Amino acid sequence: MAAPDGRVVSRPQRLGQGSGQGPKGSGACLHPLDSLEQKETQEQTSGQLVMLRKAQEFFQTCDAEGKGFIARKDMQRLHKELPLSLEELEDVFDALDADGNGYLTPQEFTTGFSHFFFSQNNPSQEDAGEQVAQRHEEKVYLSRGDEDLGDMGEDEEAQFRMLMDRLGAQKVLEDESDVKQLWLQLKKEEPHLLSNFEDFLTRIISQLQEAHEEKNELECALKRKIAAYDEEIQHLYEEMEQQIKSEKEQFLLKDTERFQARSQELEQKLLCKEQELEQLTQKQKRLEGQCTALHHDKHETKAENTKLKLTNQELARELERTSWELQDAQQQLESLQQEACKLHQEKEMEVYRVTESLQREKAGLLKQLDFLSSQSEEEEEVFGIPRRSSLGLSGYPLTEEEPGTGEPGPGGPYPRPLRRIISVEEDPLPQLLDGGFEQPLSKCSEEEEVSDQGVQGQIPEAPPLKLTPTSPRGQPVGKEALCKEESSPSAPDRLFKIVFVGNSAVGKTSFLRRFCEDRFSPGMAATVGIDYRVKTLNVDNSQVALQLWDTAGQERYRCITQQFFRKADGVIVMYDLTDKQSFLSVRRWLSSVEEAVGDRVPVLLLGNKLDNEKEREVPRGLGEQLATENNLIFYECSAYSGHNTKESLLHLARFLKEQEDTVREDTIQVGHPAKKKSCCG
Ligand SMILES: Nc1nc2c(ncn2[C@@H]2O[C@H](COP(=O)(O)OP(=O)(O)OP(=O)(O)O)[C@@H](O)[C@H]2O)c(=O)[nH]1
Ligand SMILES: [Ca+2]
Ligand SMILES: [Mg+2]
Repeated sequence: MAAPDGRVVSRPQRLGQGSGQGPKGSGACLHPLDSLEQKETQEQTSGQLVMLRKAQEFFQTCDAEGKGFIARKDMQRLHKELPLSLEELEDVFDALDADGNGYLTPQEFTTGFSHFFFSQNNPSQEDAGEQVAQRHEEKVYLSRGDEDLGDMGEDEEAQFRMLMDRLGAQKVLEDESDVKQLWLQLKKEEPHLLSNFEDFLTRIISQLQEAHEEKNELECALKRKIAAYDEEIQHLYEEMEQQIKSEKEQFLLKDTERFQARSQELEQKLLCKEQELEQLTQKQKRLEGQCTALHHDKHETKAENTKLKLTNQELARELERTSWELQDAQQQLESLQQEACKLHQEKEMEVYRVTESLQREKAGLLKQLDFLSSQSEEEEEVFGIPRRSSLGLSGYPLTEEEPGTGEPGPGGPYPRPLRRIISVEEDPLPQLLDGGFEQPLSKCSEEEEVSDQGVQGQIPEAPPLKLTPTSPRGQPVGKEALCKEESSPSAPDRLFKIVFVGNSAVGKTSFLRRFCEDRFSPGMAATVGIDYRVKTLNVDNSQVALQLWDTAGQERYRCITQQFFRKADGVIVMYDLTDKQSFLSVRRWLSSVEEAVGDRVPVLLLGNKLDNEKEREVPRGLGEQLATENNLIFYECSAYSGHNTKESLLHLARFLKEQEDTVREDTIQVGHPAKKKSCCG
């Protein structure tokens, strides 16, 4: 507490109950006084107790603010209420302030009063209290120099005390001195007013008492209120604390829950991350494994590549070597082919030589012919073959008609031969090939032979031949017909064998005669067995000899005909366009050809007797269609008029020549097999 002089003073414990304590606080202050009282009980009377109470009351008056001590200022405030000057009050304060610290504690105050009282008086024990108060008051009033009070008699004093007791003024009046002075003054000067004054005092005091009680009641109510308020505050405080506590707990709980959830979540995440990590590790391991494998593979591949490169180099070397060898082989092949070509040509020449030798036999045979002619009549009966034509074999002229006329020759009809076996004709070619041939070509004539000694011209009485009667290709030779060629300037470059087939009487023999001799003989006898002619053509500036094999169309010779297909270079199938049946047979002929040689050889389809348009039974379209279907060369011709005879054979010869050229080229070009060329068109 800040003292007026600025010093800090600790307030006495007993008085520190607060200013709000009021009288209760003052009561507590009595404790030290109690001990004092106990000490003084033996030596002082009950008046002392009164004095102490007075001192206490006076202290409270001075300490209006309830500080628990009295400052010099508090004392000076009494100046208006007490009949003392400021100086006098100062003196009183100094006297009471035993330790001189500038303020008075209740103990100092009371002790001061006691000293003052006991040093001045020695009152009786009965009214000690009143004596103390009175002495004190007297001292105060004495300082004012009031001598009248000192004159007041003991009676008056007793009277006044009785009056005060009666009124109970002690309880309400703090200071009776003024009242006492006034009462004494009235009693002395205006005694008749005394009763009025007393009444007035009575009323005043009773009012004061009432006010006092009321004040006490209010104080009590206030205390109760304060207590209730305190209680309420306490309650509220407790409630608040409880609430805070619960909220705190809740918060903690929530916090814990949140923390737990968070930690669980984090744990979960951690677990996930760990798994991911594990997976990644595994993946990495796997990739590492793959990497290693790939690395290994790479090495292996490298090694293999090196190996392959080496192999490649080796192969390249080998290829080079092989290509060299191949070139060698090709060169060899070429030379071989050239040799083969030479051989072929030689063979061809040989054929002609054979033809020549046969030619030499002619003379002998002619002699035999003369000899045999005498027996012809008999033989006709034995071997005669009926001819479907009106002439038949019997009607067949032994002497040919003159070339180009188509009419019987001037020699008149010979006795009819049973069949034609050999018809030897001379061809200029042998002479060209070998200049040693004696007979001139112009003398060549055709004669009919009447011998029936087999289809291969085997004549029993024939003289032994110098040369073999078979052709160089090992095939039977029937009749050698060397067609008269229009003055061929050089030896043939190549030779092709062509087999002529078709039903009987379609005109095969007539066609060949027309082609070779440019003649037509009506009433030609049916061919027996097989016959052949040779004719050289100029095809694109090269001499091509055609060996034309004329077969018998009659059914009985089919097996012989079949043999000839095998070595044929080309085939001619003929039908008679005035004979439907002959056309229908074409398919059968074609299949025979195919059976023997496949589709290797070109086929020329000829529809003969175009001159006899009136009796046509096979339309041209049918023939064309058949040719297209079977990839054939097709012509309609006439042996009678010579129409298309040469053209058709030239076509075939050209085709054969070109085919052979192609084959040769292909053979030279190794690795490119020859293909069969389409012959039609
Ligand atoms: N109008 C006409 N008649 C022909 C023609 N060609 C042949 N002839 C006649 O038809 C008949 C048969 O002629 P050949 O030449 O013997 O018939 P082929 O096909 O040789 O008969 P085979 O030898 O039995 O197979 C003869 O009477 C010929 O005169 C022709 O172009 N026109
Ligand atoms: Ca003091
Ligand atoms: Mg014939």
